[in-house]
Amino acid sequence: MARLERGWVLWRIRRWAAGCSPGTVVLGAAGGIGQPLSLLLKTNPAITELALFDIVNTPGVAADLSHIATPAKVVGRLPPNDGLKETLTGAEVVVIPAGVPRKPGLRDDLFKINAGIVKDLATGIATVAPKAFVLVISNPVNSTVPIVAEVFKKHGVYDPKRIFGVTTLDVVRASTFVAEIIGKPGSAPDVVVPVIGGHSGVTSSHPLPDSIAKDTFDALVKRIQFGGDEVVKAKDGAGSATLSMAYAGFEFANKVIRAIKGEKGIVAPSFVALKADPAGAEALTKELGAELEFFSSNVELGPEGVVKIHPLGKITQGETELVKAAVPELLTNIKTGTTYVLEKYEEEKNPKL
Ligand SMILES: NC(=O)C1=CN([C@@H]2O[C@H](COP(=O)(O)OP(=O)(O)OC[C@H]3O[C@@H](n4cnc5c(N)ncnc54)[C@H](O)[C@@H]3O)[C@@H](O)[C@H]2O)C=CC1
Ligand SMILES: O=C([O-])CC(=O)C(=O)O
Repeated sequence: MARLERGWVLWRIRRWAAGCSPGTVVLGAAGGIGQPLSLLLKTNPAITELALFDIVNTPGVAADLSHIATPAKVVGRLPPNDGLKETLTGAEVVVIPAGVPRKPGLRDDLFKINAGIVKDLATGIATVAPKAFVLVISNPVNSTVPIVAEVFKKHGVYDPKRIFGVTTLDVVRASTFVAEIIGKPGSAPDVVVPVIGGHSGVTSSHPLPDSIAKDTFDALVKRIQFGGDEVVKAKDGAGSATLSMAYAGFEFANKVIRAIKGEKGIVAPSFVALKADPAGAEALTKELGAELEFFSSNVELGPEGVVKIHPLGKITQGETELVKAAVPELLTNIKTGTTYVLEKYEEEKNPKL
């Protein structure tokens, strides 16, 4: 083990022995998702350090949360005076809900603004906390995760096991809607419906119970794939899903934290680099019949990140078609993210281009 790596592992062991939890950071903490997500993280007694960063309002959000009598010490920082650097120092789990939400229309519209925000934040993480687990919520997830990966590659600190696209809201929705259909509303946490593919429209496909009739199945698939539209429409120009996303982000972050602390057998769908588990990737690639750099499948989590990427396994004909439909769009989304960063780096090298 290299010296730096050994030092980092020892530092982590010492911190946990002293009762500290993995240092948890929210970037974009003053936003519609960021605030309720930070609140939920503050209620988790396993979290002892919670650092919040945004371009506005984080001192207020942190002061507010700090009055809640749970162990987490909360700090809120803004960009001046190296606020991002200070926030990220010692970070082990970084959740990113920073960025612009969708107005009625297409999710990909967000790309230009959010790509720049995510690239800058990823640069901060790669520089200050290169070993952190990065949980990307900012949309479009299928492109922002490749952006983070490219930035980490550029800084020579890329570890595909530690970068996650948060697709948990699809899982939360799928479980809720299926529980309703099978006549068990309220039992959603027990109804496990993994989401595979990616996050958005046809890129997310969902293995569903065989017992669901074809027409119900089709309507259900559409509702899960385009669940975000339902909320955007109802909010009528006031943004997209925030509260359910905060719940979903909290659920996924907790799984990551439990895995970091050594709990075994934690599995959750997430949009990850297939390089994180070459053996799993080989099986998945065969099933997909296409080479994708990133894909959302069930992922087993461990103290160093991705342990195993699960194959799709036995899926029905209908589900196979959904996966097939997801692949071309995923390829495009991934390329969009990667190309964005590579072009930006080219521009930085040759400012006249
Ligand atoms: N992955 C998923 O399933 C979902 C993703 N989203 C995405 O999450 C993102 C955030 O959504 P909302 O919270 O509703 O938006 P919001 O506008 O309410 O909050 C975003 C926050 O990011 C902050 N921000 C902007 N630039 C920043 C920077 N450079 N550094 C730090 N903070 C910065 C803003 O000041 C704001 O407080 C959007 O991109 C949205 O599309 C939303 C729902 C589901
Ligand atoms: O639809 C959006 O823009 C927000 C989102 O990703 C979702 O709700 O799934």
